[in-house]
Amino acid sequence: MSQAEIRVAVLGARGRMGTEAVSAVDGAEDMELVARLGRSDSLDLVRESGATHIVDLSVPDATEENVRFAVEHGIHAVVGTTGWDDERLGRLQALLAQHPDTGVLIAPNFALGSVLATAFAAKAARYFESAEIIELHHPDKVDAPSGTAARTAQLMGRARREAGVAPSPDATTQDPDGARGATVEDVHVHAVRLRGLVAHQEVLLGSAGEQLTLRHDSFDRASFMPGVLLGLRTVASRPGLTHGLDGYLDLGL
Ligand SMILES: NC(=O)C1=CN([C@@H]2O[C@H](COP(=O)(O)OP(=O)(O)OC[C@H]3O[C@@H](n4cnc5c(N)ncnc54)[C@H](OP(=O)(O)O)[C@@H]3O)[C@@H](O)[C@H]2O)C=CC1
Ligand SMILES: O=C(O)C1=N[C@H](C(=O)O)C[C@H](O)C1
Repeated sequence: MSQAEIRVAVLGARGRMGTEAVSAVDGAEDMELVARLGRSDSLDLVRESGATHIVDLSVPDATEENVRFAVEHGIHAVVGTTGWDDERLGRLQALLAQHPDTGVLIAPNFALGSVLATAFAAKAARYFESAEIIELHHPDKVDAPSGTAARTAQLMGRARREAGVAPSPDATTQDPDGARGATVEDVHVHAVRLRGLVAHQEVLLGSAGEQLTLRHDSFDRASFMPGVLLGLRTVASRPGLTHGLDGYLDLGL
């Protein structure tokens, strides 16, 4: 049997997303699943398995070290794990400059609908006086706000700033318990954690007399798998850092 060109090690393989990714890679005819790593496994297993790609679906505290290891060994990385702030992204870009043939995709969300909703929100943000985000997730999620909400707010805030739009009006002077949520780039982000949910987000845009709501729902982690596979099939042909699966799509926005 000939060796597949895309030989994949899944990091976080026993987690909620990792389990799905293992099945998806296993079922893809053009890929070979060569390693499954958990918390207590040495990263040397990745190298020893002959992996050409990793999928990182671990935890925010581990993901930077995992990706660094991959890049240093010329292994392409598709990363769904959250926690990639500007500081980490900067360090990754500096590392990639020393490994110009290696590709990394940092994807805050692999679901196509979510990627589209974020792009629409960024496009619409400048046209409304007020903009807020509500993200809703399962209660076992370790971080808040979600990576998707943080990225959406960042892109919306950036678009508003570049268009010279004033911050959303807000007369609140007393909020001792943080009821107005987190603020990312001047966009308020509210996080709901509720048993029964998977991953959901609403972007609310308001002006006098009207509201635009952009809502996306992942009801099942199957929704993320086409994006994971697209990432694996594309990342080697896109050396350097790509932030967001939209970088591999032709959204024409
Ligand atoms: N981009 C996207 O579309 C999506 C991203 N996510 C993100 O993916 C991440 C994982 O989510 P989820 O699957 O729900 O989380 P889980 O807690 O279910 O899974 C995380 C897994 O990571 C493992 N782990 C911990 N440390 C390491 C390490 N150092 N190396 C390898 N594996 C490690 C844990 O291992 P062990 O089993 O050994 O304890 C656990 O199985 C989160 O950051 C989440 O926000 C989630 C959904 C979609
Ligand atoms: O932890 C999750 O479940 C999810 N994490 C990602 C995030 O923080 O945005 C993607 C999706 O929302 C599911």
